[in-house]
Amino acid sequence: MFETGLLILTRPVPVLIQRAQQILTEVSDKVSQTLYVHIHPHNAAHNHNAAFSMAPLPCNNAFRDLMTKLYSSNSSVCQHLDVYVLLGNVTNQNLSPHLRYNFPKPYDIVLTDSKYIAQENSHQNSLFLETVKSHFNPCNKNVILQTLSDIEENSKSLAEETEKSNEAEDVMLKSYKEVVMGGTFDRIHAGHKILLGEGCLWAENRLVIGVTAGDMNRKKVLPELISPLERRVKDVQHFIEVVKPELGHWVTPITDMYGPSITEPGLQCIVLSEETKKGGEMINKEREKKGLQILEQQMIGMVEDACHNQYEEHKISSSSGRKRLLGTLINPVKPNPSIPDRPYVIGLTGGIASGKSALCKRLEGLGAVSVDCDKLGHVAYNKGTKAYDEVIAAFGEDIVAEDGEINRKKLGPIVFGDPDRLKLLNSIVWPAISDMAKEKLRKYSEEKREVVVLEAALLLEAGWDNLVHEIWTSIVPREEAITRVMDRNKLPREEVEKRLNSQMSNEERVERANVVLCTLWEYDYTQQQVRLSLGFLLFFLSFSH
Ligand SMILES: CC(=O)SCCNC(=O)CCNC(=O)[C@H](O)C(C)(C)COP(=O)(O)OP(=O)(O)OC[C@H]1O[C@@H](n2cnc3c(N)ncnc32)[C@H](O)[C@@H]1OP(=O)(O)O
Repeated sequence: MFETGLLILTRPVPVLIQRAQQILTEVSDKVSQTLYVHIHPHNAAHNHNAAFSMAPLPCNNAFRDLMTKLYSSNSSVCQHLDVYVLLGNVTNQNLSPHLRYNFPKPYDIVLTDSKYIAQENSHQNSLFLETVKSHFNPCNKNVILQTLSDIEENSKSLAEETEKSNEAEDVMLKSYKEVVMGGTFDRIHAGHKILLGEGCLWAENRLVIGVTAGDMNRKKVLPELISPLERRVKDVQHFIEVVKPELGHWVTPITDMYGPSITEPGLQCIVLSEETKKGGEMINKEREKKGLQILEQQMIGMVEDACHNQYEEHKISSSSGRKRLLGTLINPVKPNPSIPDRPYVIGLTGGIASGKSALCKRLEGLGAVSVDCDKLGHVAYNKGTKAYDEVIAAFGEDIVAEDGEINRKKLGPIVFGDPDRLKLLNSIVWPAISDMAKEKLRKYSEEKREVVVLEAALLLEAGWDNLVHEIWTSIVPREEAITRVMDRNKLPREEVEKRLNSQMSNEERVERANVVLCTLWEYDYTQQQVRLSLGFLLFFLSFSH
């Protein structure tokens, strides 16, 4: 197996469209990480000379179909491969004599379907390899050349037929000096690659790309798991630089749907998907108002996600990608030498009404035991304890109920909404809860329990991460939490918001968590996440005894 490969395809585009999946399946047995794909026009390859030379490939709808087919096959048959369809030579103009690819990773293997490369002919092979190396850099010192199995077998008539029909209909695509598009571009997937690839095809001089930032991402599915803006901007830049190195680009954050599309006078075209179609109309209205050239609209279709499950979208989407992170290890676990190896302690935290207790019950159902710090918090200042006297001294006799216990329903409204008073209460109660939690952990250690879940809403705020081996957090959108608490605690919205505002945000928790769970959807979907996360942990623990 090789990490990085360069695939040079020389057969007619219609044949490649039919065989894309087959080719990528074969290649994915040989290449494990990154694959650069160069489409070499068959006329140039049929010159009976094994030397490789860069030649232009017409930019038409057949090529667009091939690019789409390659990326969608990538997402269905070889998801582990990061595929880049190279576009530097796909043009209806003269090919730049300076076209050279500078890949971020050196390739270890060159694979080709060329008929003129024969396993046994070493002279032809080395000529081909040497000439390839002069156009595609860098490559591994020991790079090898291999041919693919004959994909044209049984497909000659098909090739002839498709070619004939394509020749008849396939017009050259027009191109534009400057093209614009926008998106979230969270963890670049096949759908993004098709969109960006289209942008690269339409643009002659410059591709301008707006990457959503700030509030624009708030309403998306699992916004907390969207990768950081800098990462997304870099990924887009990286993609363009790999596939079309000579194309100028400007990748910039946008905080509204317009971004540079209504300020750049040189833009001529906008690339849109079904989802952003409406935005295209609005952008043109704004450009018209400003006296700027109206943008021609180029639409791309949605790509089916062959691997989606019942909880995910049918099209390839970042939302599905983020959902697939739930229950998995999103941040590596750092060893905690301050606590014994066993029991293995999961710190389960999460905002108000994020479903921590329900998750705990599910984990118990799968064999874990738990410590509920919320409950410990309620007994921490029972009558007769040290904390009881301290709380009354701090908050006055008014908070004492008729039975002599502290009335939490009175204490709650006093502390939520007043950070100083909440801090005071926490400083009294948290040490008492922590002592009780440690006592419980000791008991579980004596009982030789394997996995304990320490459930604490404010685990991170209290600095109790030193009591646990890893941190799991449950998240639900803020609106969902508000609805749940209004319903559960019969509190008015503003009281609920005060409570939420007194806690860490989901984003802050996710940043520090090893595993993220979300209880927003169906029962079975939450159960699937819990099974995945605990299953993985138990598997890991079985090797670390
Ligand atoms: C470090 C920890 O996580 S310990 C566990 C949390 N407990 C504490 O921090 C102790 C201080 N809190 C308290 O004494 C009580 O929560 C009171 C008096 C403030 C309010 O009591 P009640 O109205 O009965 O609310 P209750 O204790 O059920 O908590 C309700 C929600 O408030 C939130 N909450 C509790 N304490 C705090 C706090 N100190 N700061 C911010 N939010 C808090 C929790 O998220 C909880 O919701 P959840 O169970 O869905 O996560």
